[in-house]
Amino acid sequence: MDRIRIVGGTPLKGQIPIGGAKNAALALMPAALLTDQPLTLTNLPDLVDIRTMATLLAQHGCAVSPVAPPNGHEPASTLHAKRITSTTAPYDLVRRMRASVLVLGPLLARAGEARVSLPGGCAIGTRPVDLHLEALKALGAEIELEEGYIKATAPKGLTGNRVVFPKVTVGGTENALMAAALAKGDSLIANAAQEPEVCDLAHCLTAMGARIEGIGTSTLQVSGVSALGGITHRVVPDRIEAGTYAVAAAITRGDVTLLGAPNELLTAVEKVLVESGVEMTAEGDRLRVRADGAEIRGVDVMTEPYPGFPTDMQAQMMALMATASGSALLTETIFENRFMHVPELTRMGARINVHGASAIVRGMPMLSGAPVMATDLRASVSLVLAGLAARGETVVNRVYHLDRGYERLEEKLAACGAHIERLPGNGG
Ligand SMILES: CC(=O)N[C@H]1[C@@H](OP(=O)(O)OP(=O)(O)OC[C@H]2O[C@@H](n3ccc(=O)[nH]c3=O)[C@H](O)[C@@H]2O)O[C@H](CO)[C@@H](O)[C@@H]1O
Ligand SMILES: C=C(OP(=O)(O)O)C(=O)O
Repeated sequence: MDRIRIVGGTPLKGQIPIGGAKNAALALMPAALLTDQPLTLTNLPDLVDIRTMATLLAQHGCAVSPVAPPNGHEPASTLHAKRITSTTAPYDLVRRMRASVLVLGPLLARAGEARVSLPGGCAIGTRPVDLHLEALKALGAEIELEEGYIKATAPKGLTGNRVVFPKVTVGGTENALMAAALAKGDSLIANAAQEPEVCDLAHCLTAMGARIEGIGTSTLQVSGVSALGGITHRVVPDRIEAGTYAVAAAITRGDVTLLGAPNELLTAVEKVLVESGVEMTAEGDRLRVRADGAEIRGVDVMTEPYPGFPTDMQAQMMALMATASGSALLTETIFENRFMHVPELTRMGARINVHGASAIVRGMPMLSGAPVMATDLRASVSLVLAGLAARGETVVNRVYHLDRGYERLEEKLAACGAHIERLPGNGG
């Protein structure tokens, strides 16, 4: 297994291009199952998760062209599900990536049935899919759990209805939206997730012919249509990748310009960074992040559904706060077990105490490099960030987590002066 070796202490300076959002792409790709026409997605990131989704869609009969830049433009892929040849999403693929459960709504809507493995828990929490299932039941699906699989049928098709989520769920909203788009009649999705990735899916579905109102609010109104068509859609930029590199600039006290990162996607993260002493200047889709000469102060952070501070940035912000002057209280409200990076950051000298859902971080002037073990995607990148700021050498093991969500990470950081390299093999 590959490892990443970093020798820290160099302030990053330069430009970093931001790719398409993994979490938007993972919802947009299954939308291809809703139509017999081709769906072309541009600005598609080339990531392990995207390849896993492509493999899953191929299993359902959807032809997926390899991600390649058409005529020298942005990387793109065309997904064409002329016919659904299988409605089973097998355990082996679903266990690799929880977003696989997003084929459930589209398969049910298009083919009237789906058999999708239950995803199970993961490093950051139990992550049930009960709310996805309740939403689809409200739309008329009959659902049973059988031998670890969700067996869903809608022999007479789905019917529009009121879907009220008791808790905000990104994936649940996406599944409900895709199912409602082809259901008979009107649906109202209340307490819907408002994440930019959900909005991106809603915009794409609308361009495909779906009738959706309230995009960007917590109430989505969907008037079902009988068929959707093919289009070309550009995946929204990855606000988590952008936020991660903004923290990279801040933690190394550097000066980095993010390219293709509209700052309206970063509002909550930007607010915390600015409050901590980072200078952020937006010019079109360029965002300059300056912390050279800055004193970074501790800022309290609580994760919340969008537009609140994203849970997918909590680990990165914790690494930054570990180098701040003063203390910060970080509270995680979305996932029950998303502090797996704490013991590893502690190995690098960070002073962090966890009390239930909150972590008190007492900043210190300098972290020290150490061998560390990554446990999930954002925990892994928080260790890379800490390594960039630390004195001496850090080796991050289990790099495969990073490859799920960061395209050319070492290349992008090295271009700004970071001493970072991938060591192939035996990281354990
Ligand atoms: C591929 C993708 O887009 N992943 C993102 C998506 O994950 P995902 O869509 O899995 O996250 P959800 O918004 O659904 O989860 C939010 C909370 O609701 C709970 N829940 C969810 C569904 C359900 O049926 N029952 C239930 O109890 C979850 O366990 C969690 O505690 O949103 C999360 C929250 O912003 C992000 O961290 C993930 O990066
Ligand atoms: C938790 C994440 O992804 P997933 O929902 O695919 O596990 C993430 O992107 O940080």
